[in-house]
Amino acid sequence: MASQDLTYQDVAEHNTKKDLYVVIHDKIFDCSKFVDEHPGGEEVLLDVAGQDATEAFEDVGHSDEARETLEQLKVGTLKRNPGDPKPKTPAPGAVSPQANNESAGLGVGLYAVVLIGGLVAYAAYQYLQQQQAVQGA
Ligand code: HEM
Repeated sequence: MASQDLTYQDVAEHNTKKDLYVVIHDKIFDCSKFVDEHPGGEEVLLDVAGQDATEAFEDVGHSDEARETLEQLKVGTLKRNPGDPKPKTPAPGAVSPQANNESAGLGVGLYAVVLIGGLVAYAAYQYLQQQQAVQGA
């Protein structure tokens, strides 16, 4: 089927089991034939029929194989109008680099704490040595 640009309103009309479109990451997929084969059951697909299913799809953590199946069901691209519901989930990969930075930040922080603790202990040791030398004299 030729790829077409549809509005959110167009997609919303395809909301029955026999005529079932969903939007995932601003692409439109015709799941009418796939609904009976979906390993996750037909109920979850009927729940998001004619709607943006990005969040539902990503929450499950579908495999690469599932994503390939998805590509075969593509019928078009969403033409977003002002006021349309926005996808709730960021594109995959958008979160992980930030998460990596955070853990790197924690690593540096711990390193600094250990280093400063060592310096303080060394200074205290030197001070005590000096005090003992003064008392001994
Ligand atoms: C519309 C395109 C979709 C395709 C092509 C698709 C495809 C698949 C495939 C191939 C699996 C098997 C496991 C895997 O390979 O990840 C699966 C499992 C599953 N799917 Fe989907 N899915 C779609 C949409 C959805 C949506 C919108 C939901 C909503 C919650 C959903 C919920 C699930 C669940 C819960 C499972 C797990 C089933 C189990 O492990 O027992 N799927 N899907």
